[in-house]
Amino acid sequence: MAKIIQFTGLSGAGKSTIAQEFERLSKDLRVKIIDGDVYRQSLCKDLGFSKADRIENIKRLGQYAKSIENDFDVIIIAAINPFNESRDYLKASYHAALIYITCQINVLVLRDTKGLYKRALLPDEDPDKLHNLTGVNDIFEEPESADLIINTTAQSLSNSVKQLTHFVYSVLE
Ligand SMILES: Nc1ncnc2c1ncn2[C@@H]1O[C@H](COP(=O)(O)OS(=O)(=O)O)[C@@H](OP(=O)(O)O)[C@H]1O
Ligand SMILES: Nc1ncnc2c1ncn2[C@@H]1O[C@H](COP(=O)(O)OP(=O)(O)O)[C@@H](O)[C@H]1O
Repeated sequence: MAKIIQFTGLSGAGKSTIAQEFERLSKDLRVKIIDGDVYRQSLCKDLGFSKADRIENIKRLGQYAKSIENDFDVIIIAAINPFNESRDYLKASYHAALIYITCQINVLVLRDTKGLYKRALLPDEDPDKLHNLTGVNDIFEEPESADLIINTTAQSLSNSVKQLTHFVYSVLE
C-alpha cells in the first residue's frame, strides 16, 4: 500500500520539478505523481479557483490517490493546496504526510515559468490581469504542521530532491 504524500506550495515553488526528479532517481520505488496542474485538464476539468473549487480539487485528488494506492509505493499529490482545511482532510482521511515546498515571492516573480505572476501584477484595469493568483491576490495559508519544509529560494534542485528522498525513506521504514 502506498504512502501518500501531499505537497503544498505556490506556483513555481518547485512542486512538479522536485516530484519528477525524485521519480526519475527512485528506480527502486513505484512512484505516482498526481500533479494539480495536469489533473485540472481531466479529473478536475470542471473546477475553477474559488475556495470551494480548490477544496473540491484536493478532495478529488485524494480520492484518486486512495483508489490507486495498491499499485504504488509512493503517491505524491503535487498541488498548490492552499488551505489548512484541505491539508488536514488528506491527513485525517489518508494519513497523508505534508511537505511544504516554499520559495520567496520575489524569486517566484523572477522565475515566473508560466507568466502568471506577470499577469497578476498588471494594473487592475488591464483585461489580461489575473485576479486570483495564489500568494499574490488570493489566499495561501501558511501550513501549520508540515512534516518537512523544502525551501527552494536558494537551494539546488539536487539538494531539494535529497531532502525529499531522505524523508520518504524515513516514513517507508
Ligand atoms: N489563479 C490561479 N491560482 C493558482 N494557480 C493557477 C491560477 N490560474 C491558473 N493556475 C495554474 O493552475 C495550477 C494550480 O492548480 P492546483 O490544482 O495545484 O491548485 S489548487 O491546489 O486547487 O489551489 C498552477 O500550477 P502550478 O504552477 O504547477 O502550481 C497554475 O499553473
Ligand atoms: N531547488 C529547486 N527545486 C525545484 N525547482 C527549482 C529549484 N531551484 C530552482 N527551481 C526552478 O523553479 C521552477 C519550478 O517550477 P515547477 O516545478 O513547475 O513549480 P510548481 O510545480 O511548484 O509550480 C523550475 O523552473 C525549476 O527549474
